[in-house]
Amino acid sequence: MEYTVGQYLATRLAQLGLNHVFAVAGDYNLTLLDEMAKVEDLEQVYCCNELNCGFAGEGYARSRVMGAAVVTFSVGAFSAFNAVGGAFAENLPLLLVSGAPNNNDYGSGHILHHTMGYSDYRYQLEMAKQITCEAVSIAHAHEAPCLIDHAIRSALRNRKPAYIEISCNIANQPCTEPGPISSITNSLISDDESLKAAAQACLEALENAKNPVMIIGGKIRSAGCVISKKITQLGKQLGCPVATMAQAKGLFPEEEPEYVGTYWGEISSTGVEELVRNSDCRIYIGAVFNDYSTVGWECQLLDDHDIWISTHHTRIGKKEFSGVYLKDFIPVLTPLVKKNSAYLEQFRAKNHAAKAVTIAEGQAPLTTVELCRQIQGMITGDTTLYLETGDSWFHGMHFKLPNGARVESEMQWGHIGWSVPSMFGYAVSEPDRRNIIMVGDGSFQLTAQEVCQMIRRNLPVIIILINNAGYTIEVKIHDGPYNRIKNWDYAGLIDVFNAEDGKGLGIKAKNGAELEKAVQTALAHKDGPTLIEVEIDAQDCSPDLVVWGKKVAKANGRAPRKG
Ligand SMILES: Cc1ncc(Cn2nnc(CCOP(=O)(O)OP(=O)(O)O)c2C)c(N)n1
Ligand SMILES: [Mg+2]
Repeated sequence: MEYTVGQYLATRLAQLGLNHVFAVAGDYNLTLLDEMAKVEDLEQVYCCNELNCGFAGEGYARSRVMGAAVVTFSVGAFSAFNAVGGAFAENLPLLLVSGAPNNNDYGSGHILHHTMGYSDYRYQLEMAKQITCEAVSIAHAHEAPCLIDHAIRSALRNRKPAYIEISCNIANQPCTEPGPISSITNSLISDDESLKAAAQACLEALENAKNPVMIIGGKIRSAGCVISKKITQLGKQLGCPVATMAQAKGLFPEEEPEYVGTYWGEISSTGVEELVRNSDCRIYIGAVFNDYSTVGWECQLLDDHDIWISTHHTRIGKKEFSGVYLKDFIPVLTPLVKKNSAYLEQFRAKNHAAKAVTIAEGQAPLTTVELCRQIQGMITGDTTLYLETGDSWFHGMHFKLPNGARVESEMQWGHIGWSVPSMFGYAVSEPDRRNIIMVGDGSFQLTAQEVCQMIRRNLPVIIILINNAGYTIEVKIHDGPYNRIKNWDYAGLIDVFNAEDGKGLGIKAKNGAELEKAVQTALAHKDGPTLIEVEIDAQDCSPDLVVWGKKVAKANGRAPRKG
């Protein structure tokens, strides 16, 4: 078979196990899309705009080895760049592909449409280099295979986005046939000597520890569920308490006896902040210490007794072991560690079990307590719950997850509106899971259009839309008139998106009884999304958000550094 550049790219993606690529048409990418469409098993899924397209690719990358989005030059790519920045911050391998000017125009002095209005078009590649681990420009067919392979390989190895731009007159030009995909998927291996030394140092640290505790952070999300399983084995082998940081909710099975809850400084699960503070050996795995995860820098930060195992390096006490990769280190360490469950038994003896939540009176105005009680009832082992930036983060930490349930969040980038398009991409990959989004009214207003694509593909996503009349998370950090928003008829929007043949459902719920009914309807509704608009008083929010908001405001308000 003769290959063109577009077919080469599409074949590589299909060889990696992608069955979908997200796209928004533009005259710089139409030939490329035509060529990619010739490759079996790689369906093109069209989005409303390029920001949502990028987030859909990011959501797909939460389920598959990678996600891919195809956009047009400048006017498309610039919007997608925000989602690419998010994928970089969240360590997700998203491939952004942009159509680009005809290669005859480079150096011609021509002014082209969809450009900045001058004749040097390299600005987009330069921008992409700042927000990806690799950015390449393809203006000649013979270079395409090597550059495409290099960009994809870099994204997979670094768990970061990559960028490819292809001149619009090159996409249909002949090029060589792709070889075995193993040349791309082969991952870097750890330095053997460092691996052994790191394991030895870790064992010594654990030997001397009375109260070790394992704390799992969000970086392991992108390392994939295989790693997650290996980390679970390590936790069980060690027998010590295991906590997850907010970004890592769901990355350790919560039904395991070692699991103690969320570690989030002052707003940790009951007893967990004290457990971590009093530990003499904290084993952080994939931890990210930022102003939000440390509650305004007031959390326990790394000290000389700690062990910090990240995806690409390991620090044990005062010693650094670079080139020791998480994927290699955990399986080496697990069989060597000795069980030390005394600290866990001490913790259990204090009995920190959460109090049962009483069912609200059915006609009473809906509260977040009743809302969360009912959402808890929806969570099964095949549920994926997306928590959007907002009060949803804080409520989400209190859900008890049955093994197999997943939680997705975007706590490093924190782009409001991420959840709807990212869930769209995730649900395209995992249509049979029980996919639920918990999203605030403010966030929803940024990317609501993508619900119409869920309708178009009959995806039974359940959207819990919290209408609390504005930006509550911002109110709790720092209030002002800018935190009020124009109200929408969110449930009514579904009729707009349905048009003549859609099967979306939009339901309003003002009290517990209406919510019960809406949840039953949503769970039974399989051929389209259900948006449940819940009306919540603007003052009703998670107590954790109130504490966290004050600390973040204090961190934001620090006096300027002298000098
Ligand atoms: C793209 C983007 N623009 C602005 C912000 C700042 N921001 N963070 N959270 C918010 C408000 C979120 O409000 P909602 O979604 O209604 O959430 P809650 O009311 O807190 O449940 C803003 C405006 C942001 N995080 N991302
Ligand atoms: Mg809100």
